[in-house]
Amino acid sequence: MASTAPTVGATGRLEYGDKIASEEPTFCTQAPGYHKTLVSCCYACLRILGTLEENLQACLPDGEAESSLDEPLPWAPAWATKLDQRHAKVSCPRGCGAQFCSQECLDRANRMHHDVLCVGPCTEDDPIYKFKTLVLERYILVFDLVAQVCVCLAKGGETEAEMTDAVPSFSRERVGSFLPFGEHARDFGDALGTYGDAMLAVAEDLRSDGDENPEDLAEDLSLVIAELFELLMATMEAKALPGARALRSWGPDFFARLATWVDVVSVGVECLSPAGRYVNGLLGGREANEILDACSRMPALGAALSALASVDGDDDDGGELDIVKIQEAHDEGDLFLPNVSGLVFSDAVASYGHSCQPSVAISFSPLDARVIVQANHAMAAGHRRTLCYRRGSETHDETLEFLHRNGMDCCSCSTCSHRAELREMEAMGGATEADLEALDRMGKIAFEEERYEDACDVYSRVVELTRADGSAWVAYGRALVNLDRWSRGYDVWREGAEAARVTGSPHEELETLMASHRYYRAEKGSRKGEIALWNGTKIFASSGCCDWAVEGEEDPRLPRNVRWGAFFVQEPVLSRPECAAIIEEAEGHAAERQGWSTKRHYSVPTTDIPAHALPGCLSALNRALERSIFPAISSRFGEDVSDLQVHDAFVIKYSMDGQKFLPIHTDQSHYSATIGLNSTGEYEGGGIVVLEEGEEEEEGCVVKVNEGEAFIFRGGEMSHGGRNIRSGVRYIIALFIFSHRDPDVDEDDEEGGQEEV
Ligand SMILES: O=C(O)CCC(=O)C(=O)O
Ligand SMILES: [Fe+2]
Repeated sequence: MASTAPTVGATGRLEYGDKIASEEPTFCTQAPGYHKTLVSCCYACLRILGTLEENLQACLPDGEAESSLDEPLPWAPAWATKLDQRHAKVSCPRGCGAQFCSQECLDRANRMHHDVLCVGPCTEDDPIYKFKTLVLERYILVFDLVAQVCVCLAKGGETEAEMTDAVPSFSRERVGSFLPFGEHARDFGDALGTYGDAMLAVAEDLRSDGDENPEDLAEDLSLVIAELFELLMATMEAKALPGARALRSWGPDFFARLATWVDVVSVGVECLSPAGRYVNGLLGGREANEILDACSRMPALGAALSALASVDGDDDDGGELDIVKIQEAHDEGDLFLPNVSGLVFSDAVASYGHSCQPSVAISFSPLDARVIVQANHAMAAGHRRTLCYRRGSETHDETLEFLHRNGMDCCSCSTCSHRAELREMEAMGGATEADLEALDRMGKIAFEEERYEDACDVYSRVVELTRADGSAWVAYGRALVNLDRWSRGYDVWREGAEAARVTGSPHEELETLMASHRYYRAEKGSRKGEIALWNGTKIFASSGCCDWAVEGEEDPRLPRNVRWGAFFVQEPVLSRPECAAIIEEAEGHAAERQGWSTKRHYSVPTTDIPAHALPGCLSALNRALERSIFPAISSRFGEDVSDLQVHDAFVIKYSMDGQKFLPIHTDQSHYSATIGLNSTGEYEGGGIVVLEEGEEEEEGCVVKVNEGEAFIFRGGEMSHGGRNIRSGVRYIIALFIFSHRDPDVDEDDEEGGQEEV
């Protein structure tokens, strides 16, 4: 694994998510927007221009420009201040319409490409005008970037070396090994579907002979590329760019390969615009009456909301502002929120190689106009930066095929070496006991790198070879659980525990797993439970499905946008004396041993004690599970009580001299619960913070769970964490619950299956 070795002299260690670098985009292009969704971004760095208010104002229909949004919007989120450090808008003086966030950006773009590619002074007959029209009208966006790269290369000088000075990630040899774009588009028909279709449409226009017979796709695409090449060359030759002659001699084939290279190494940008993000938060998180109130103080806000709700202009009744209706449309996903869409090319990022286990993840934030490079797994600082060139969900073998066809070597990542090693074993007639050590090593690496399919594969072979290897059974089950195959994982543990018992030496960890699962498993068969909702309604949960979920979604203690996956069981699930006894038991247990454990959860360590080590806690918890927690989950999420099983349960202590917070994460569970054990008055700060998709930690909603109360949420799906406490001590029980229901039943089917009782 030479390619993944840390560089010599590197110090320190990077953890998953650590920011390694932030790069300025070298080239970028924004997809053309539709009327109300146009977001003004800097032409050179894709930074969003204008304040939040201006962004929202732009959503108003033309005639309503008089309703102005020049006052600060209510509930403006923290990120909006980044927009307020207003970057002066500078327009291209040639009148092409491009806007820049600063004079420097305008100068840089001109220096690199814009003075050649600008359509400001052009007529419709100019080649560059035709080029831009083809590319932008037909949405073959990548060629807008390709043109920038080509002009920058051609300005660089006559020779390849001079060009590489201008765009350091460029190498004629490397680029030449990529497939021509036509074949690339054909290979990845789905991923590049829009390119494929758009280019076919262009090809049809270009085919002057009126031949309507569908040609070979790649041939059609080459026709388009040849046309684009000619138009761009004519532009560069007219400006006598020094490198134009070389590019001309490399021909349309090289141009087509360059397009593939640019497509593979550029970063796609697709996110809500500031106005979209604001409206999303507003409609999702606020009650209709609050919003209506704000709109009455600020009519332009209401006008903007109405405008977005009827983006196709089909709502012209001019009636009253109906926030509830707009919110419903939003909840249904029928609101078209303005977004920023485009492509960014960072020269630094373009020089990273491929790995199926990439060391970095790349994202682009149009608020900061930076390409962010983050560690994709824990590693030594100075580790070689690699990206995964795979797009979509093709298999590892398809990725290898893609690499091969594009002249890249099979990467030396561990998936590749893992598969190669297994193939070798197969070729020798299958794994034998002599391979156990190698298999164990491979399994450990697979786990470390979260390649659970590979881990499953390895450990299933190991337990076949040595049925008494308890740790292999544990690992096998864990790999399955990590793949969300809970039932199968549990069965594997049970099988392993039995296999170890047969040898006369039960395996400790498997026994513990069996014990905890036995304790927290609902009995098969019908089960009744009475539980109370926030509004005091009592319901009887016996069938697993009933109609109170709708009421449950109206819990005023939670913002609207988290109610889909979270709720409170309002009646306490544990009594005060039970809570106090559990704290005492946990502290007693800690005092007898070496204090609280911090090692039970690897990625998000909590200071905790497992519930099954505390007999009093365990029986109180089991009562609560049976009486209210399982029935509540069953009713709220349509689960069958007898499918529910606790996978882990532990008492957590947050204190000023111990653990103060828990970083944002998702749990290994279908459902998680936080049960408060002490009063929220006994600490400042604290609480569980729940995030909506795309929200930053500070934007999340903090939920305080009081003594005896249970807050239940879709822990495997909703990002959450433990908020910093500022004083006192906070005790909770955290519960991880999974459902044995068939994992192949998708959510839609379940919803469809729910009937009102
Ligand atoms: O502090 C809390 O309520 C959250 C605990 C949690 O998320 C966990 O233990 O996984
Ligand atoms: Fe959690």
